[in-house]
Amino acid sequence: MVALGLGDINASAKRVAQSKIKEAGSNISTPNGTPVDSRASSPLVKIHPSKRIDVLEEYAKRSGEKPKLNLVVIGHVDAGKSTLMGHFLYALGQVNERTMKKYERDSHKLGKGSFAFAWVLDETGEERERGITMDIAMNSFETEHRKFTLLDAPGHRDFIPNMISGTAQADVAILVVDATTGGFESGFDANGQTKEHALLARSLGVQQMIIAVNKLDVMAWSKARFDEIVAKLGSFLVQAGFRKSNLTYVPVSGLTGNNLIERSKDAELLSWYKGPCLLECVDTFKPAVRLLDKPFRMGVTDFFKGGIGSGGGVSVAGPIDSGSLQIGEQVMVVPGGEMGIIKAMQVNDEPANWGAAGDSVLMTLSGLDIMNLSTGCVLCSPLHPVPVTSSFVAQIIVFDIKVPITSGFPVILHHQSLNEPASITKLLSTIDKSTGEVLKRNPRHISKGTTATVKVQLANRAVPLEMFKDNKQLGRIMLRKGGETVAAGVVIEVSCQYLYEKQTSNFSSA
Ligand SMILES: Nc1nc2c(ncn2[C@@H]2O[C@H](COP(=O)(O)OP(=O)(O)OP(=O)(O)O)[C@@H](O)[C@H]2O)c(=O)[nH]1
Repeated sequence: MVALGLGDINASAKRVAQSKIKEAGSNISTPNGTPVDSRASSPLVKIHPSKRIDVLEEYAKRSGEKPKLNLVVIGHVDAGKSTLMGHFLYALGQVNERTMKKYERDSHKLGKGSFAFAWVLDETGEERERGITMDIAMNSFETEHRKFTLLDAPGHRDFIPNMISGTAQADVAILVVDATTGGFESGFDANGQTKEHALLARSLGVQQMIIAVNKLDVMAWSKARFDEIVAKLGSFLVQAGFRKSNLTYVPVSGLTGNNLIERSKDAELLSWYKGPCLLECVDTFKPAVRLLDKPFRMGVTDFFKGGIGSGGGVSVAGPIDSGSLQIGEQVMVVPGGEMGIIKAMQVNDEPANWGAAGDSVLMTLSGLDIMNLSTGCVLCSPLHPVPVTSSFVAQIIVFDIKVPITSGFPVILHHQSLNEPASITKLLSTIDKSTGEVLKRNPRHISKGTTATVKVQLANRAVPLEMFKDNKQLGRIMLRKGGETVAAGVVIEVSCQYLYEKQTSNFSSA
C-alpha cells in the first residue's frame, strides 16, 4: 500500500514556502511586465460610513445560531449514497409523504423500484433512468445543533470532475461504503473510487469524516464484516492524512433506514453495536474554522444574466472561502480584473445585506459584462487580488500510479471548479514527508507514494490560484490523467503573476 500523508505535506509545504515567498503583492506585474503594487492601485468604491455594516459585529451575533457546515457525500459508484441520504432526508421530514409515494410509483414503473429514495437527490431524467448520479445534488437539513448544506457527489469515475468541484466546497464528509461481499472490495481495490474519493476529500481540505458502512442488511448485520471494513479502511485513511479521532464508523442500511435517524432496534445489530446512529454522528461534527480576517475570496460555481428577483445585472453564485462582503462593495473578477458592484444578495437562499466565509452566496453585480465570467473564476477584494498565473511550483503527493512521472508529463489541472490542460515541466526535488528535507534534487522520475516538488505549466491560459500559505482553499491542486488522479498537492510558489489592471469607478454607492 502506498504510504501517503497529506497532513504532513501541508506542514512541510509551509516550511518550504516560508523560505521562498515574497510579500504578497510585491511581485505582481501587468502582462507587459510592469510591476504593480496591487494594494495601492485600486481606486475603490466607498460605502458611506453610515451605511457600512460592521460584519464582524453582525457575525458575532450569529454565535447563538447553529453552526453551518457543508457536507459532501462521497463513495464508490452504487455504494448507496443517494439512497442513504434520500432516506435520511425523508426520515427527517424533508420530503413529504405524497412526493415519496410518487417516487416509489414512478421508479417501479421504470423497473427501478430500489432507487426510489435515490430519486430524492437524483433529480434529472437521465440520472433516474440510468440509476446513477451525474452531477452534484444540493439539499439542506438541520439537526439539533447544526445546519447542513448537503452535496451528493457522483460515484462514477466519469464524473470525478463534478465530484471534485462539490468536495472543494465541503467542510466535512460522509464516505459511504458498500459492505456486501465483493461490494466493498470493488470500491477499495485498485481503480475503485472509495480510496480515490477519500484521498481527494483529504487533499481538498476535508478533515472530519463519517464512514457509513452501508448495505449491512444484506450481510445479516455481521460484526465480523463491519470490523474487517473498519480495519482495512481505517489504516488507509490514517495514511491518507486523516486523524483517527476525526473518523467515525457507523453501520447502516440506506434501503431499510436502519440506524439512520434513530438508534437501531434490530436485534442482530444491537447484539454488538450500541453506538450512535447516523444522525447523532452528523450532529457532533465539530464546527469549521472560518477565515473571516483574510481577504475576500469566492470561487464562482454558477452565474447568469439578470438580477435576483427582477432587475438587470449579472448574478453570480458560490461559497465564500474567506473574508466577507456586503451590498455596495466592489468586487474584482479574476482572471480579467473586471469590477462589479454588489446590488443585491442572498445568503443560503435568504435575502441578506452581507455574507461571510462559510456562506453560500448568490449576488447580483452591476457594471460587469457576463462575457468576463466563467465557472472557476474567482471573485476577490480589489485591494488584495488573487494572482493569475500560467505556471507554479507545487508540493505534491503521488497517488497509486502505474507509470512514473517524468518531465513533460501531461495532466489535467483541477483547481476548485476549474479543469485545465497542463504539464509537469520540471521535477525539482523529492522530499521526506515527515521532516520536509530534500531527499534528491532534479530526480529523473517520481513514482507512487513519493512527495515531490514539481513545476506545473498551464497549456492554454492563466488561472487564478494562490499559495497555500495565503489561502488554503485556493492553494490546493489536483492532477489527473486519463481519468485517474495522479497526484494532489499544494501551491508553494506562483512563478509568474499577472494582474490585468482595469480602471475602476470611484463613486459613492447608494
Ligand atoms: N440492500 C441494500 N441495498 C441498497 C442499500 N443502499 C442502496 N442500495 C441499493 O444500491 C443501488 C445503488 O444505490 P444508489 O443510492 O443509487 O447508489 P449511489 O452510490 O448513489 O450511486 P452513484 O451516485 O451513481 O454512484 C440501488 O439499487 C439501491 O437500492 C442498502 O442499504 N441495502
